[in-house]
Amino acid sequence: MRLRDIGEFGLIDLLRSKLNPADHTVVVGIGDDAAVLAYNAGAHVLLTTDMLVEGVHFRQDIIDFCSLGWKSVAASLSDIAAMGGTPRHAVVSLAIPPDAKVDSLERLYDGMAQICAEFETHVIGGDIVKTSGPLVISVSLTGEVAKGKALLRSGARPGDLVFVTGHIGGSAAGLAFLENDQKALIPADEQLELTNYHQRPIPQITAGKILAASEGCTSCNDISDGLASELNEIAKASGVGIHIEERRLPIAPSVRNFARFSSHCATNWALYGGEDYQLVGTLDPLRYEEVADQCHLQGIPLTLIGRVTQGSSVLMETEDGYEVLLQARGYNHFAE
Ligand SMILES: Nc1ncnc2c1ncn2[C@@H]1O[C@H](COP(=O)(O)OP(=O)(O)O)[C@@H](O)[C@H]1O
Ligand SMILES: Cc1ncc(C[n+]2csc(CCOP(=O)(O)OP(=O)(O)O)c2C)c(N)n1
Ligand SMILES: [Mg+2]
Ligand SMILES: [Mg+2]
Ligand SMILES: [Mg+2]
Repeated sequence: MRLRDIGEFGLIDLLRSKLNPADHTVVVGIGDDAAVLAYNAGAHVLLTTDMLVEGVHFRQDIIDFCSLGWKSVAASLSDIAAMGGTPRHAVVSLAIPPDAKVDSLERLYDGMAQICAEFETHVIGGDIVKTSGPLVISVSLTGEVAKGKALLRSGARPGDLVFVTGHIGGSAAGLAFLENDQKALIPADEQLELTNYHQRPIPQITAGKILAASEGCTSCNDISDGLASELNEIAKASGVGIHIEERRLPIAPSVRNFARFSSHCATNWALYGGEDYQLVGTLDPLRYEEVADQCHLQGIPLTLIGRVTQGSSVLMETEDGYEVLLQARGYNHFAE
C-alpha cells in the first residue's frame, strides 16, 4: 500500500485503528476540530509538547520505527513526570516525506500504542502534512496534578539534597554503541541494555507522583539535555548554587564497561549526553528517607548526588578531588 493510494484521511483512519480505545473522559475524540475532555474539577491540567526530527533526534539506521514511536511519546511523558503529574491525552502531528512507507508509520503507531498502554495514556488526535524535508514527529500531551502540587524547577533551597532517579548516561552510551560499535566485544545482555537505554527510555511517572505527594520535593526537572544542563536550569530558576560529587553519579555497570571498551568517558555521557529521561531534583533532607523508601518499594533507584548551596554556580567534585564548574552545556539545538 502506498501513501498516495490511501491519502491523508485514509492514513488517519489507518493509524487511528492502531490506537487503544479512548477512556471515559474523552467526550469528543478523533474526528472533530478539537478534542473535548471532561477533567476533574480539583486538579490542574498540564500541557506539554516535544518534537522529534529525523537527522536531529533519530536516524533510521539507529532506531526502528516501533521504538521511535515509543521514544517520541516517552519524551513528552517525561515532562509530565517532571511536573509530578498523571499523563492523560496526547495529540500527535506528523510531517511525512513522500517516500515514507505506510508500514513504517504503522510500526511507529504500534510503539506509541505500547507506551500509551503502559502509562494509561491515549492518543486522541493529531495532524498530518506532507513535507519535502525530513520526517517530523510532534507529541503534545496533557496531564493532571492536584492543585498546588506540581513540581517546579524553582523551589530549591540551600541545604536541600539533590537526587537522581534510575541511571544516567545510558542513552548517550547506547547512541555511541549503535552508531559505531555494534560489534563491540561486550556481553550480549549489556548490548541489549545499552540499546534499550537509547531506544526505549522509561519515563519516571511513578517517581514523579511519589515526589509530588511527598511535601518535601522542592524542585524537579527531567533529563533530556544532560544532567549538567538540567542542574543549571534548577539553579537558575531557584536562585541557588548546586554542588554534586562525581563518585555518586548513578552510572550503570554496562555503561562504565562500554566506556572502558570504547575509550569514552562515562561521566561525560551522564553530564552532557541527555535523553536519559530520568528525574533530577531537590528534596528537604527531613523527607529524603521516606521518599527513598517509597521509590525503592516501587523498584525505582533514588540516588543522592549532592546538595543545594548558596550562590549560583553548579560545581562538581571530581573523583580525584578537584572542584570543577559544570556549565549549562549539554544538548542545545543551536549551539555549535
Ligand atoms: N516554540 C516555543 N514557543 C513557546 N514556548 C516554547 C517553545 N519551545 C519551547 N518552549 C518552552 O520553553 C520551555 C523549555 O523548553 P524545553 O527546553 O524544550 O523544555 P524540555 O526540555 O522540558 O522539553 C518549556 O516551557 C517549553 O514549553
Ligand atoms: C541521530 C541522533 N543524533 C543525536 C541524538 C542525541 N540527541 C538528539 S536531540 C537530544 C536532546 C533532547 O532533545 P530536545 O529536542 O532538546 O528535547 P527537550 O529538551 O525539548 O525535551 C539529544 C541528546 C540522537 N538521539 N540521535
Ligand atoms: Mg521540549
Ligand atoms: Mg523537560
Ligand atoms: Mg532540549
